[in-house]
Amino acid sequence: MILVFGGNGQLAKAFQFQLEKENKKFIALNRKQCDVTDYIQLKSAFETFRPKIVINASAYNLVDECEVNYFEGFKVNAFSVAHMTDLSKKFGSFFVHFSTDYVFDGSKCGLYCENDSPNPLNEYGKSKLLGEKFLLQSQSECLILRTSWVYGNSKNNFISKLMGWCKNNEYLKIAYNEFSVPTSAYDIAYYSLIAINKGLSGVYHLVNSGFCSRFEWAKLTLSLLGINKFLYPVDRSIFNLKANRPFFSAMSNELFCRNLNVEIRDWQNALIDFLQNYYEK
Ligand SMILES: NC(=O)C1=CN([C@@H]2O[C@H](COP(=O)(O)OP(=O)(O)OC[C@H]3O[C@@H](n4cnc5c(N)ncnc54)[C@H](OP(=O)(O)O)[C@@H]3O)[C@@H](O)[C@H]2O)C=CC1
Ligand SMILES: Cc1cn([C@H]2C[C@H](O)[C@@H](COP(=O)(O)OP(=O)(O)O[C@H]3O[C@@H](C)C(=O)[C@@H](O)[C@H]3O)O2)c(=O)[nH]c1=O
Repeated sequence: MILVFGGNGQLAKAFQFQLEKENKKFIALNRKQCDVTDYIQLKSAFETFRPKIVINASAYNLVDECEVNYFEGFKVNAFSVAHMTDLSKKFGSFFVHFSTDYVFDGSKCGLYCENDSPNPLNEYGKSKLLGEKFLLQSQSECLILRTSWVYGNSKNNFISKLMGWCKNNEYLKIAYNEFSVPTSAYDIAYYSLIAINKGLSGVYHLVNSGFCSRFEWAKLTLSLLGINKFLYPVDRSIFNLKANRPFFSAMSNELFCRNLNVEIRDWQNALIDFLQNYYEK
């Protein structure tokens, strides 16, 4: 039995799609069914389902909000992870967890590898890094997959935000100087399950291949959707957002691919596939 936490999230939905496709036995619990910040509810979920594998797709992902509500961010992204780790150990479950490119400060000249030192610039990144640390310190059987700029079916990703900006503006201002790897939630789910099946453990970077700026991502998305809007490339500092974000946080998926003997398609082809086959407007 596979148990998924954070069942209403975009990654959790992609997992449910893939698990159904592979005929796997699973249960996905949303926040109402199990609040991961509540140890009693977590324990009861472990007791009820006795999962062989736990996939934690829950998170506090509002990066700007997290600067203010950092207590909530740390509760979900770090302390709940410690509790899930503890319960996974007790119940003999293999724990799969997700982390972010925002654990890095973006000052490296090149793609980030697993052995590069994290140095998060914002509270969200700090809370995610603490979650990683709790998990690694426990020396339990686990897999931590760091990913970036995730999109799936959700109202809270860059593509959905882009659609909102399109509705309300004659032209769009898009940052040309922020780089990472847009990554399809469907690709993450697909490759995570391969990794789980092959018994991969430790920390790995799981992203689509290549990298781009927010501007390039927006441009390709609108052109694939046939939306004709003028995109004005701007310096990201004009947005005055609460959270500081890394300038270049693109990660390399080389270690993940080498260990599993797989190739992961580039972000452009993943985006085409998503918009054609999965995107719910
Ligand atoms: N989105 C991104 O760009 C990136 C995401 N990641 C990581 O990937 C993972 C999945 O993220 P993603 O699917 O994108 O995020 P989403 O925001 O789409 O999903 C997160 C889910 O967690 C749920 N949740 C929040 N708090 C709790 C709680 N206390 N108890 C139970 N569930 C809770 C939310 O519930 P509700 O629907 O009720 O709000 C939501 O459904 C996370 O670990 C995230 O940090 C890593 C890099 C990039
Ligand atoms: C308001 C605005 C922002 N931007 C750019 C600059 C800004 O840094 C960026 C913010 O987009 P988002 O809010 O989608 O970005 P953000 O929420 O920071 O996205 C991050 O989420 C967390 C969960 C992660 O783990 C990261 O990998 C990353 O995906 O968009 C524009 O280009 N035009 C605009 O009009």
